[in-house]
Amino acid sequence: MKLNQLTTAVQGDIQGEGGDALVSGFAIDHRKVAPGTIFGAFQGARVNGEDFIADAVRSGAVAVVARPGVTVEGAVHIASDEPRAAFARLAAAFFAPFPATAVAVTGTNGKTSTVEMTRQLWRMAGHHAASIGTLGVTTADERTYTGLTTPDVVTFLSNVAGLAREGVTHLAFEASSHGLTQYRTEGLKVSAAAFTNLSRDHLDYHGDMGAYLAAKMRLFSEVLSLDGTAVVWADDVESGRVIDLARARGNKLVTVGTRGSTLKLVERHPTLLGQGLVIEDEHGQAHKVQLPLIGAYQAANALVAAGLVLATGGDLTTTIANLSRLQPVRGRLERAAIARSGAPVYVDYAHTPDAIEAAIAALKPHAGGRLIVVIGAGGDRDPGKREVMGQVASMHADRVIVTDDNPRTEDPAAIRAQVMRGATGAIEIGDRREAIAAAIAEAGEQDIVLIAGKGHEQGQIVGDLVLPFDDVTVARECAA
Ligand SMILES: CC(=O)N[C@H]1[C@@H](OP(=O)(O)OP(=O)(O)OC[C@H]2O[C@@H](n3ccc(=O)[nH]c3=O)[C@H](O)[C@@H]2O)O[C@H](CO)[C@@H](O)[C@@H]1O[C@H](C)C(=O)N[C@@H](C)C(=O)N[C@H](CCC(=O)O)C(=O)O
Ligand SMILES: Nc1ncnc2c1ncn2[C@@H]1O[C@H](COP(=O)(O)OP(=O)(O)OP(=O)(O)O)[C@@H](O)[C@H]1O
Ligand SMILES: N[C@H](CCC[C@H](N)C(=O)O)C(=O)O
Ligand SMILES: [Mg+2]
Repeated sequence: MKLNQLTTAVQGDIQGEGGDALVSGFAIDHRKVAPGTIFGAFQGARVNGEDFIADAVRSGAVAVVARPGVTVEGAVHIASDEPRAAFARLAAAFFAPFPATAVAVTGTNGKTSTVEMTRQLWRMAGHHAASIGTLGVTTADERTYTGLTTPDVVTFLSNVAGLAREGVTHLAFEASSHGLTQYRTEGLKVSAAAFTNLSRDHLDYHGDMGAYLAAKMRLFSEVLSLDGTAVVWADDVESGRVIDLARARGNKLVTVGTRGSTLKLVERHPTLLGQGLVIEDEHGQAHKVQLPLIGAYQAANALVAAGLVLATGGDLTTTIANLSRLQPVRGRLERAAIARSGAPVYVDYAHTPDAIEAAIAALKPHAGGRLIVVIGAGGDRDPGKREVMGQVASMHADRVIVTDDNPRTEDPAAIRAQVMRGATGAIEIGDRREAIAAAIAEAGEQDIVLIAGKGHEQGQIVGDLVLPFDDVTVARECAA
């Protein structure tokens, strides 16, 4: 494809000759530039990509997307005040076509669970569906890990194009606040966008809750197609803001939850291996369904997923019935092992205060005795949430063990100390395996063990190393 065929896709102005150069690909890291590549030069959190423009041109870049005024010699300068957005639109024009139906989910918690459930519901309805998020690029028969919840723009758009070539017609992806801020998914038409909830996370990156919320709202104010549908979990404190935004913009609206009107949750009662729901549709018709997943939070995510399926043409009765066939989401209240005493051991991905509260609330009704929780907090992530995580755990669980999560480049003991400051009465065991073993060893027959924070993760990030570590495997080894 020629460069000037692509540049009609963006409003950025083209400076310099070379419009008829052949484009072979896209890169945002100069080390990945090959002859014919369009290079995106972005100011980043660690370094300034503009410092690598000359190197990129030497490696064969035919055009550089960068801010106006930046020096670009030997290649076309595609100037834009928002180079990340312009680059994404160009790349989307290059990588298209994409699956006809793409939906996005944002929110502090629930994104992975919701996109995975949406993929399952679409598949049950006979569609060739996929999801992209924390668990990777997932289709009916394989999963490829990308390392990010919302992959970088080139990885994302090239993978989405690859899915379309494989015949995928329905895609659900997680729109993280970082991904939205960095325009990682721009250029892909989003037919429906879902909001799950907003609570404290990622303030190390966004600075404050206002900026964090604004980043997420961009999904509804700019990314969602004008003829698309906003799907809102109506019971969150910020839900009203999303609903108002969608109405003001003229988007169709699907609301779910106890305060929802499309799918109104009128009754929820825990059962041995899940929960019974009564859902009222907008005609006042009640529908009963047995959800094979435990916890109010999974009922919430399942309703949002059902809302996304309805928003993209799904049949109401079929969609609600299919909720009873949902499979558990890896690392989200995953029943990992049974202790020798008979106590079940669950693994969950809770790594924010709100998530820890939700995971504990999910298990409490099933515990005849104590709920024993192992928690930790990630390094190089919002430090302010750590003490609150400790507070929430010690407030709602009967026994708390504070351990390491992914310390990354921080001092593990310092991270644990911050969590311990809030975790009244907790004990501290730095080594994660020892902490899990201690929790399982002390669990009695009526108790439940919850190992929180890492969920599906297959490694523990310490400095630059990723040490093999899977909570489920370790729990099974400790329970054996
Ligand atoms: C803080 C953050 O979001 N960083 C992401 C961001 O990096 P950045 O734009 O700040 O880039 P940088 O590292 O400062 O470099 C600036 C630019 O120079 C380029 N570069 C850099 C070095 C070089 O030698 N040559 C070169 O061209 C880089 O490719 C980049 O475009 O863009 C990169 C490319 O897309 C991402 O890999 C990187 O993710 C880092 C590794 C990361 O840890 N991100 C986490 C925080 C993240 O994104 N998490 C979210 C949230 C998960 C959730 O919802 O909880 C996620 O979506 O996963
Ligand atoms: N709807 C919800 N409300 C509150 N807590 C939730 C909800 N859904 C999930 N959680 C909690 O958050 C954890 C993470 O869930 P999930 O992975 O689905 O969220 P996510 O938004 O994808 O997270 P991340 O941003 O880290 O990728 C779960 O293990 C659970 O503890
Ligand atoms: N166990 C991980 C969970 C967060 C990972 C992801 N949501 C991110 O912020 O990159 C940690 O706390 O380090
Ligand atoms: Mg996720």
